[in-house]
Amino acid sequence: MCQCRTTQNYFVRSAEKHFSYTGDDASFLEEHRQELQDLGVSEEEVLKDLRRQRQERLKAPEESLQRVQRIQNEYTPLRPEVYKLDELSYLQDGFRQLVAEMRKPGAKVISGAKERKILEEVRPGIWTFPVFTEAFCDQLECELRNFHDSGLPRTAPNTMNRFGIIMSELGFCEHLLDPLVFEYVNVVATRLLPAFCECLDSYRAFTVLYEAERDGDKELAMHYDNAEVTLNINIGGTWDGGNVVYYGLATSAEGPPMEATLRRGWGVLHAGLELHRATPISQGRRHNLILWCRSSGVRNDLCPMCFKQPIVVPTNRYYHEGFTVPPCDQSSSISRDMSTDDLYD
Ligand SMILES: O=C(O)CCC(=O)C(=O)O
Ligand SMILES: [Fe+2]
Repeated sequence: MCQCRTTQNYFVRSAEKHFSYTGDDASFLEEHRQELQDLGVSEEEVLKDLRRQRQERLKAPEESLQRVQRIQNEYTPLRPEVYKLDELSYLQDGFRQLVAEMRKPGAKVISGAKERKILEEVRPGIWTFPVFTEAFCDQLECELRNFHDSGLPRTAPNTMNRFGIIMSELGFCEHLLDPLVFEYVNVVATRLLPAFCECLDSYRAFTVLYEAERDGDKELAMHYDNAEVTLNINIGGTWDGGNVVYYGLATSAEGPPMEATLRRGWGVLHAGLELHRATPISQGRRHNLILWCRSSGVRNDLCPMCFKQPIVVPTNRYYHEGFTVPPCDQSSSISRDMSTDDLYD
């Protein structure tokens, strides 16, 4: 991972804002005292939150490994078949056609797909298309609910969503998501967003779940993703409000904002650099699968989170961020799993 993961992009809920934090309280306060006062939030509360989050990030790779081991030993899948991609019954015809077409050269492929309504360009750089069948969404939701009800440990998929599941920890990668990303999404992403990705060679997959009732996540603050390209697929729910709004690239945000509403099984593909947020859900639930797709050819030169040459710190396969250059600083290795073979990340 890039060292910036332990120093930047901390989301502090009480301030509704992201901060950088190196573990040095004094210099943090020096920089932000006035801002915190203006926001009307307590310095001590914010620091407490930052210290906790920093510790969590430092321990995260090791804890992920421990969860994986427990899940492997103790969890019995309800729908074992959902862990293996069955192209004909899990992927919509439109998606398989789109990918088949996009393997062919020629500019007409994109306009042809638009005409056949299997591809929509919502705004330049934001595309939607069908991905999963209803049958697959049903099975996946059923399996994820079963895992949730098992009470086995899980963790928040990112700094802002408390609910949802990290797909690699359950074993969804090898036979389901690896082929989906490397054989299908890769074809579409390199064709539709060539300025942002080369070959997709790794990804982080997780679900997000918003629920108006109960203690669910309600919204998601503005951010960009740790990804070259993101595919966000709705896998279930009916809801009001709570859609994702896109604001343009973090490097050159230019309006107007654009809201995307997805049908079940449909995905929206956008650059990771696209600023976006989920507005508050007012009714029902929304359940999405997010694929943060990575392209080492791009990120090895520029970490998408700190916009600098990455300072690569070795970690384990559940926390790598898709870099393939050698570690910059061996001494800062974070909970490295010596038994895995991915030395670089
Ligand atoms: O709410 C959504 O569908 C978007 C989630 C998202 O942007 C993220 O997890 O990075
Ligand atoms: Fe996002």
